Amino acid sequence: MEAVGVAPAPLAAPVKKKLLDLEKPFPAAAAANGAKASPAGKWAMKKKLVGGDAGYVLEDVPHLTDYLPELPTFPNPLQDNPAYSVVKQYFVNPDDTVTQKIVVHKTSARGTNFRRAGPRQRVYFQSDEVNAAIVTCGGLCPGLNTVVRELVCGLYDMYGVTSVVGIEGGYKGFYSKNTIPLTPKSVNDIHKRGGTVLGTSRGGHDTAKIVDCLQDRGINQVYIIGGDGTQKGASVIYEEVRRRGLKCSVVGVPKTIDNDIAVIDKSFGFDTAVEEAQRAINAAHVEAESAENGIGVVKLMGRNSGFIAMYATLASRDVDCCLIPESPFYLEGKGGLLEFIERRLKDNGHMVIVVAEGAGQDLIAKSMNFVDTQDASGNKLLLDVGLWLSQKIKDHFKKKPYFPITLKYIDPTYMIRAVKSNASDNVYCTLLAHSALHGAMAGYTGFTVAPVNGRHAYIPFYRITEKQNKVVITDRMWARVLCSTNQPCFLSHEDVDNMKHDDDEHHLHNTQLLEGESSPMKNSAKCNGSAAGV
Ligand SMILES: Nc1ncnc2c1ncn2[C@@H]1O[C@H](COP(=O)(O)OP(=O)(O)OP(=O)(O)O)[C@@H](O)[C@H]1O
Ligand SMILES: O=P(O)(O)OC[C@H]1O[C@](O)(CO)[C@@H](O)[C@@H]1O
Ligand SMILES: [Mg+2]
Repeated sequence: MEAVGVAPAPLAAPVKKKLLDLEKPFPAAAAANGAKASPAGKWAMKKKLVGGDAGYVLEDVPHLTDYLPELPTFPNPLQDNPAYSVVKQYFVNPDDTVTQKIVVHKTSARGTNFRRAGPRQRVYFQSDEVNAAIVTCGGLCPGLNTVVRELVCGLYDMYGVTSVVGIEGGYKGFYSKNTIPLTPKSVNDIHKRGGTVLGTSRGGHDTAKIVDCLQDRGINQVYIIGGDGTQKGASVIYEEVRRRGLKCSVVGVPKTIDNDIAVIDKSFGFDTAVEEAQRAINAAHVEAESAENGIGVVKLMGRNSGFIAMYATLASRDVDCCLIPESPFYLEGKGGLLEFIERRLKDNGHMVIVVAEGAGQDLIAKSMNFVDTQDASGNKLLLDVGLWLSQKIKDHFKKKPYFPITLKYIDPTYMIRAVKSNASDNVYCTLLAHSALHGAMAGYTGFTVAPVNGRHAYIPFYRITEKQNKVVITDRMWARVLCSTNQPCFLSHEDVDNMKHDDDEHHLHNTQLLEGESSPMKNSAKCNGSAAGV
């Protein structure tokens, strides 16, 4: 391949360039959660902000040439690939960016943009030079194997890369296990299985040892698939790689069943999990319908964010009450959950309650002697809200022998994330993998790839990790849930006002799954304990 020493094409006119803040350091993500940080210090991720007209800001991602300015480039081998040769404008225009805010007024500033993902005309790696590694970290999620498969096949088929290895068992696998060679043949049908063929783990992030491993093995592209914790880990790996001046692209692929990663449209596996949750809700409904005053309680995943519970509830229409971590509730007294259950049973003879595992944790902690415990990554271990709630309901009705109930508790939590990904998640995972490897081949580094408003983009790590995505209970989506279940919102007007303030902050920074419109809590008639319908 011919080598040409040029830096990536800069943003061209008509966007008026202004370097806003290139040297502003962003606090390093390391050191939290027991992770062992290396002395990245002053190399901590710097924001690369480029200003343009009408309030346009590009939050750019790092590039290998930021610290290795002499790197040569090569023509993208895709241009000789018969499958792609017919594609018109296959290569992404270097000026293309993806806007974070798509609902605008005519006077709105253009706001934050991210670099558009996709193949570039020139690449910074020759095919036979690439030594790629893939690792999966954190909890399971449908689609992990599909992402691994498509990274391997994409690197082989599109870029002629034949050296790809898997790191076994998450971050600690970098320094404690052997690597697994990955070929299109060895990964051919892994997408038909749940879990991850590479294995995964929590904890064990030791930045220096991980980067030593990259250096010793000559790994120059590393694909890190995992949730918010994993992306924080990837960020510090990038910083250390940069500090050592290594030609190694560090790429994050966001994974979380909880859909709690900020900025991105949604995470892969989420649709599959919501679909799988329907089976549990159906079962709970059948059981509840068939008994006198039958109650079905279903616990779903969602540590800090109730997206799975919210979407599973909306999809099912059999749910009478959905409880999520973002929306506090109480049991006893007027407007409480127990009063609502009693009324719904009197009206309908049965009911289904869906509860996200992170809901009501404060209430449970208050009702028992409890010491906070954490997993190996520093995540708080949750108390079993499903069991606790079921017991509270049973205790309540025990005091009313004239009101017999039958309660069935279904806990499918791990079942919804251990399944293989569905068809639409498979396609989504394929696009994510392709966007990731196009970015690495083009020399970008220190980024997470994901769709923002439907377009794949390269997002700097700090934007993904600075806060978690949560259900905004003053949004119309949550109002739809309240409308569909006709449950009380369990909040006072004062609570709502406080939350609206927090949510305004959230809207400045986040894109919601469907729409991010803040509504003036039009259904507040349902608050203060009144369960009036809408
Ligand atoms: N602040 C951090 N700095 C460096 N590494 C971290 C940090 N937080 C977490 N990690 C590492 O990232 C890996 C995964 O983290 P964690 O267990 O929190 O899961 P996750 O990626 O958030 O996925 P999920 O929560 O969706 O299962 C662990 O190996 C952990 O040590
Ligand atoms: O896999 P573990 O360690 O049991 O953790 C379970 C947690 O992982 C998740 O699936 C993803 O963060 C959460 O929904 C759940 O609380
Ligand atoms: Mg997490």
